[in-house]
Amino acid sequence: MFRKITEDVYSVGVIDWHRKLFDELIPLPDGTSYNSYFIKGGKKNAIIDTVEPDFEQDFLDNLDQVGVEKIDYIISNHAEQDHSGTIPLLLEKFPEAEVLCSAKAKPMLLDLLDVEEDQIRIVEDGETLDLGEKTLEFIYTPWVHWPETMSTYLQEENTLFPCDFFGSHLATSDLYVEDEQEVLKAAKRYYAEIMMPFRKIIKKNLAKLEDYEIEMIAPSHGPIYDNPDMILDSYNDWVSDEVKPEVVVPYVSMHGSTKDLIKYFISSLIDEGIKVKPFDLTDVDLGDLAISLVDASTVIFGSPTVLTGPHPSAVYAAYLTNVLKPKTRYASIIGSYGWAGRMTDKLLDLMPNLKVDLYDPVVAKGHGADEDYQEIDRLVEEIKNDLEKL
Ligand SMILES: Cc1cc2nc3c(=O)[nH]c(=O)nc-3n(C[C@H](O)[C@H](O)[C@H](O)COP(=O)(O)O)c2cc1C
Repeated sequence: MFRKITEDVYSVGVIDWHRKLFDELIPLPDGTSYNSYFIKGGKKNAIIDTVEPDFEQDFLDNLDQVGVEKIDYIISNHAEQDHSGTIPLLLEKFPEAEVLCSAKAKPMLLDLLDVEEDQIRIVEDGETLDLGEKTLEFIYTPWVHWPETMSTYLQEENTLFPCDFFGSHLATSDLYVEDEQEVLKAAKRYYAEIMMPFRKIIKKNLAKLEDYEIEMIAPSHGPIYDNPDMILDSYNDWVSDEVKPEVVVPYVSMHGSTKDLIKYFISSLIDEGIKVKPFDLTDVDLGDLAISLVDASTVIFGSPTVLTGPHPSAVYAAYLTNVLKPKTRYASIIGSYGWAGRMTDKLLDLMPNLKVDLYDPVVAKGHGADEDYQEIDRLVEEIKNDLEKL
């Protein structure tokens, strides 16, 4: 199966409808796709990115259906195997092809794939490639989400092929974005899980792309943006330093004490008109938690004390929050203990990346006394005061 995008530009990738997990970690509620693009120039042909090797036969069939007889260049925007993994097979089928990639990608491709050094040529930032009536320009866009990433720009058609940048894990038969809300949710999930840790450098990449007229963005996961403003505006919003007045509450409770404290906290926030997003960590889609961290001003963890520290589910959520580096400004902890422990210190030690103002935690002995509930009132008041300043 292939789809024609414009004259001599084809989508030749595959749709992975039923994949459930990416990186053996990230839930994929909507499957994904591995997009690849074939560009037929007047003199030379190029293919931009390949597909997950499990789908290599489908990919070769797609190229056959397009009638591809010659590939001169295989452009590898990103060395990760879901895009580069089928390069060795393509080189077998088209031995005359040359792999083009960024300076940092070349050693990575040599480490990750069964390819030879002389099959790969480094292209520089800003370098152009004349295919005959079609000119490709390579734009280094590092850290989306590996150090070597670049984007390829088809000058005559103002089309950007940015690989993972702007992508979404979304299996759909729509070649172009049709349901904007559906795609934005998937793209935000993708940003949260994959791109957010590199927010500051992504901001620079977005600024660099402002020099280009972009009429279409064709990423390597999810549908093509034929109205790119939608995703560019969203990315600019997500990477901005602005936060939204929202309180994210990842919590876990074994016997209900922390849960009761959290319930009181949540209803007090609602009484104050503050938006709150609770996540029960025993049954959480960590992607949903990650999405909520993209904009939220505040995160309050809830955990009992277990073997002197936080509950392991809270440890996992805190570790993940730390590595995702959200722009959250305020944080604290609500919890419970039986006799002694260092739950709050140990949980906070897991999150050195968070540049937050910390409210005094509220940790009750057992199910909590009146004073503990008054402490929650104090916490809600502090949150309210800070959110009013935003
Ligand atoms: C497996 C297990 C280990 C615990 N370890 C500690 C501990 O090291 N220190 C402590 O003060 N309490 C410990 N507790 C007691 C709990 O922290 C206490 O019962 C707390 O109120 C539970 O909160 P929850 O109802 O929100 O789960 C432990 C409880 C369990 C079940």
